[in-house]
Amino acid sequence: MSQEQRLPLPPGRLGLPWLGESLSLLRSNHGFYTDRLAAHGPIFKTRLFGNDFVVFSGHEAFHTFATDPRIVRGDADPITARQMFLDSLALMDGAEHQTRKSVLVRAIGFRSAIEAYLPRMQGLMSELIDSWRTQGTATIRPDLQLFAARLAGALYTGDESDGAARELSGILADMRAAFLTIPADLPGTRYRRAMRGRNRLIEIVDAAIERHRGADYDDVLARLLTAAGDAGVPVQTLRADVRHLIFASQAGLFAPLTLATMEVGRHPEIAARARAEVLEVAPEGPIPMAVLDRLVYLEQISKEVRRYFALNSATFFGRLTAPMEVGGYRIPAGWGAIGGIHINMRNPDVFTDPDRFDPDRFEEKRQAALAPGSYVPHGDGEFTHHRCPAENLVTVAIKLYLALLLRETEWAIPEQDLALTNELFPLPTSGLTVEFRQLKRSSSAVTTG
Ligand code: HEM
Repeated sequence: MSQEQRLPLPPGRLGLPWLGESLSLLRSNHGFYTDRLAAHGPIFKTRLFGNDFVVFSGHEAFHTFATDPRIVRGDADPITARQMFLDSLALMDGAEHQTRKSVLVRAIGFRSAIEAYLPRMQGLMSELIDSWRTQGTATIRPDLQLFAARLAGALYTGDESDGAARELSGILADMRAAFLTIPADLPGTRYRRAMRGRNRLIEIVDAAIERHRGADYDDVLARLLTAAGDAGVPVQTLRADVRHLIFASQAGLFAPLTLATMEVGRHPEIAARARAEVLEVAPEGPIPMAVLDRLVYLEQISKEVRRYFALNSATFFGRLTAPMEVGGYRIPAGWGAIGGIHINMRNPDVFTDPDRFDPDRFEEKRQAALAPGSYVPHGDGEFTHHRCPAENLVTVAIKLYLALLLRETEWAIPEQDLALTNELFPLPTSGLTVEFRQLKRSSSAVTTG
């Protein structure tokens, strides 16, 4: 018997045949991982939707999950991900994945591309912040949700109308809900609604591609079409990745923006320091990339928001093509593998006092000292692999939003239910009601109510 065969399987429960622990995961998308971390440690086994899986957390194990070529993505995800992300590159491997990924990275990862989208992003953010300032008190989650759908209209579909934004926002909410329900496509179920939403998204993206053909847009879709042409990716294939981008681009923005508003509003000392930076570096006018680069403390806040809050509980799922040894355990070939994102970033061995919101952990020297696999809100490894292509875009969007908010307003978070919901991306139960007032330039504090 080889050394590897003598090692034990990871701790954990497989549960019932086929079903395993799937219902616990549907009941609490994040609680599933935190409960098992507490019971079994950072590497544990489980059974979900007919497959045995091992969850990888702890920076070394997470890095292995993200980079080891024995772990592939094809045929690994449960039915919900395969249906909601139909034909997306996230569910593929090898040359096809790499070519398609290079197209996405050109359109949303390149600095020059992000720079091109900044003016529209700033315009829509400013409109929203102005409306909050005028209202005085606003419940901001629904507003940010609609804003992010409108931005998706501006950057992908070419239709920024209120009707289009509302429709897209509804469709994407239905699709997100699919991940927390039994995937049975039956009349009257949430899953049926999600499937209808997915089908409507297919129509919307196909219509947007038609609208863009031969027209003069400078948006993400135009860049995707050019990059796909250059890389030899058929438009027929690109459609699936455009749908993935639209899905991710809405929740991937409104969730961190809601949480950033809440957390900065609850920490007057962080708000004061951030505002001083903004008033020095970007007191008024457009905020281009070169100015955003200088908003160093805002960048730290944007990173801490993504570490501290549970955005993604896990990566897309993988599958072992050969046996592996991880953290002193053996995992047989054919088993599934999952990167446990959020539990990985509350690891006290890596992040001291992990339950404290502290942007200074991303001060340059401290961040440089983090081992690979430690800070992984967007996955790990190279962008050419499965790491999220929008990491820089998200950083830029959070910084731009906070800069505009801090230089225009002061805000307070009144008493309300801030417990986080059980959603794919958990947010405050109240929807986050905020009291805004015009910033008086001589004052520098955000107050908490
Ligand atoms: C806070 C915001 C976001 C977070 C935390 C996040 C996180 C992630 C994570 C964890 C993955 C999976 C990595 C893996 O399976 O190994 C991923 C993949 C992906 N994300 Fe994001 N994301 C965010 C926003 C966005 C946005 C705004 C977009 C698009 C505009 C986007 C597009 C994608 C795509 C296309 C993939 C699949 C990449 C591949 O498989 O090669 N994400 N993201």
